[in-house]
Amino acid sequence: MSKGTLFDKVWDLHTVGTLPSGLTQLFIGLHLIHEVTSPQAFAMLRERDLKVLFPERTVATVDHIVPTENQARPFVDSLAEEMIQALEKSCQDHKITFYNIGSGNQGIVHVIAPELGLTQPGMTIACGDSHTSSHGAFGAIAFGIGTSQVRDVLASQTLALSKLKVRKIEVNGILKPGVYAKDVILHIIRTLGVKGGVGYAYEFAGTTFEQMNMEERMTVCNMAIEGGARCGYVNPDQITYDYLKNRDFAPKGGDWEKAIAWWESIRSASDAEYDDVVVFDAAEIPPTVTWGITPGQGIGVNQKIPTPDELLEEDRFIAEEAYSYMDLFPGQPIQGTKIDVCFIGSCTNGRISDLREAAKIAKGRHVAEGVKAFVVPGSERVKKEAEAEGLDKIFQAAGFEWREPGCSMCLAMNPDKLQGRQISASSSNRNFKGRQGSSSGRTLLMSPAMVATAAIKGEVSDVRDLL
Ligand SMILES: CC(C)[C@H](C(=O)O)[C@@H](O)C(=O)O
Ligand code: SF4
Repeated sequence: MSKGTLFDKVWDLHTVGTLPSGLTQLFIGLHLIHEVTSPQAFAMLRERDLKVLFPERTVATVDHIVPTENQARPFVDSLAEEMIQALEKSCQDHKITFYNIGSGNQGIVHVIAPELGLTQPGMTIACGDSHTSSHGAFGAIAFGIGTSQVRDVLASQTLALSKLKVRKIEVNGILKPGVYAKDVILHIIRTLGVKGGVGYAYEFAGTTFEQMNMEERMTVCNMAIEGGARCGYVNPDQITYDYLKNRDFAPKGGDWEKAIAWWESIRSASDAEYDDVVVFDAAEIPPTVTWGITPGQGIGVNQKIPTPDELLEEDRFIAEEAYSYMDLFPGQPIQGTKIDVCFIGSCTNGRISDLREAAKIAKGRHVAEGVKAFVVPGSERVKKEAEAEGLDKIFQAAGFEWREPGCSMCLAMNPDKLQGRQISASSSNRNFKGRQGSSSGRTLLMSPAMVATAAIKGEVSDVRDLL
């Protein structure tokens, strides 16, 4: 059993007690909600005539269903309109802060909470969304939960959970040019597998993560869940505190110094014990692209799609399914694969630093003939900041569309969808069959700079050629 890790400390500090089932009742400091997984939870509260116990600990926004072009109300899609109205009403009824469209603070839930300074070290955070692991970048223990657990948190501010094991994933050294945080996490998942993290919290440690800025750390923690881990985190440090200072909900005045002292105390001890330790060398991580139908089916951009005999026995079955669905063949180079749609956005890579990296590639160049390329900022704040820097102009001059914030084509619960067999280069986190809106659409995951490169070249290409 792990001992002395941030996970152990935060877990113990938030433990209310042990339930008869043997599960831990864990206090949840911050509950984030969005329009998809909350309506049923609120309905369950109403059925039992329960209140929201701590409305001030719940914060809402709308992201999945939001159209990124025409946001006029009522929405063209009546189901989307119904969902946003349900959330508006529930928040009003229960006095929950709701960052609605046009508030200046709306966006993908995992983008806005850190921006607002809601996400802080040492917190327990829950949200009815699998990518809640993103908040671990701040040294929080953040869980994605299901609708019935959303109900539990609304009603009791606690969750019934069993404790996780802790795996330290150490990456050391400096990333090569053209290699980004996205490549690091795709490389980790490719190596440890999409189920490798089941039963674990992932602690991301080592000099590579220590040098990353907060947005890069969020990209890594965001995809911990795609590696099977229930949550992922980085120990808080000066980079964390510098990011948080003066944000809307960050502690102020004398509370700030107190908070830092507490945040320092919950860092994993230097002699902490882990259930497992895995070590990577940053210099060995290439720009990475997925070729298949799980985020673990990744290869270096200069590599060939693996043949079954190059794979572990347990990975062969899903590889066969992937060759056939993707219409890509074992032994074929991934570079040169023609692309129809390029999507830059999502809670993985829709932040300002992601847009800056993509804009560096797009600047002075043009999207290839026949390619549809679009950029969707992760939040209203990201959009505003990008426009103040002129990134929108750079993208538009290069032939990219510039959209309103939302989840967009990450999962296409809105008008942004692939058509038919279209193949996309996407900065999002899931390449599952049909994920981007067409039941036969295909997705290649990569960093935003690699997506921009694919847009310019019209095919999967090495970002290092355009740096
Ligand atoms: C709609 C929501 C419940 C879902 C999730 O849990 O992750 C979505 O955000 C996703 O990325 O697939
Ligand atoms: S951007 Fe994608 S992964 Fe993130 S919350 Fe939205 S749908 Fe889920």
